[in-house]
Amino acid sequence: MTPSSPATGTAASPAEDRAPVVVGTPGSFARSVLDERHPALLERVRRATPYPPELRAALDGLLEEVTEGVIEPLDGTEPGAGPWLAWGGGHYGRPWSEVPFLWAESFFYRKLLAALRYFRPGPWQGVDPFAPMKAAELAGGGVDSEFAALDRLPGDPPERDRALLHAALWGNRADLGFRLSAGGTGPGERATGLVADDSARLWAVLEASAPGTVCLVADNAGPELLPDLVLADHLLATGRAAAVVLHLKAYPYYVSDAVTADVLACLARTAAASGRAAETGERLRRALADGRLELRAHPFSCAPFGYDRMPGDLAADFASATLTIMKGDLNYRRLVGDRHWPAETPFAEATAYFPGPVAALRTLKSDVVTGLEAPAVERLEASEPGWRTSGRHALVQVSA
Ligand SMILES: O=P(O)(O)OC[C@H]1O[C@](O)(CO)[C@@H](O)[C@@H]1O
Repeated sequence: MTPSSPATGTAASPAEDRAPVVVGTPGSFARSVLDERHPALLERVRRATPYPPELRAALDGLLEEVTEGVIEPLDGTEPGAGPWLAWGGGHYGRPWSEVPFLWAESFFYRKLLAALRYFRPGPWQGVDPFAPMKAAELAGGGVDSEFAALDRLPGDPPERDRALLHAALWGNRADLGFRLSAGGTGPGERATGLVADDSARLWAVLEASAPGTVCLVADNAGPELLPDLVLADHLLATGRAAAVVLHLKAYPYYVSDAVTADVLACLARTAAASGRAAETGERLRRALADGRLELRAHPFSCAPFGYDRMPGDLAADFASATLTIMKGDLNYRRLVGDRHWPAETPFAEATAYFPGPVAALRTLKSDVVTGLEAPAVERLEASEPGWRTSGRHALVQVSA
């Protein structure tokens, strides 16, 4: 993969003064992810699968590196190490907390896969270390409730649109990374109301032209991917889209991010269900088989940069879509840039580079946010110090 510019994450940018790049400053949310979630994740991965001694030793080495060491490049013999050497430029040899947070997180996941020989020919090649956790989520009762809710969908079309959009939006709270925070209980009680709501605009963009292709950039597997797939089916069934391209991750990433196997697991789950869930699953299988639902896993999906550095072929994909829907917090960070934007910065300004109409459906789980009204920001700051990262709040934003 070659990003459109030789990105190191350290290049000066015009946004830098107004919106510094997020790094793991002491006391910050980013720092808590690096210091607490990453070590907790290593422990969870180690417990989930009986890896042999050499893989467990590699996990120990990574734990030591992230807790006490500095960033070490990938071994030169690691498949795909080349691009990371170029992208890592000034970061190797520095503490994990001192480099851009997005870069550090992405590289952590890449190093975890290297430790577990995910890319090396042999018995562990292609074994998703997060698969046991994803499977447990998909088997859980939460999914049965989602399926049951499908049988109670409102008949009124606008109400139905809203219900399915909100299911996909709030599905973003189903993120295994959250369970790794202190306490491990997941996001707090969901707030009523959205901090920004361009839903009407989203439907208007889809209805303004003849049915075309909608790009849906997925986030988490299981309980988030299911309502995303249901939304994709709804767009196809209502003629809002002639085709849906579902963008997935190229390899396991950020714990629960969806890869192709996770789509197939969701379809298998619907096949074992009844009622609307089973019918929807059947339509999705047909759509996959006849090409109206297409899967893509571009290598840039796991790159440590924002979409402003996406390569030309991916930009062309998004440019040809009637709308690109970005799901989740990480995609939001990559869309607007992982920066401390003033929260009132217009969403359209932060996404001005994007090659086509774009929407974000996201629950707030990191410091980055744009496009809010000043009184709303004041209210949230005064009443709820952790509002940016608690996962209680959500937004729908559109730039077209
Ligand atoms: O699954 P999502 O919604 O992309 O959220 C993942 C989130 O996890 C974190 O990386 C922290 O682990 C957030 O900063 C990030 O954006």
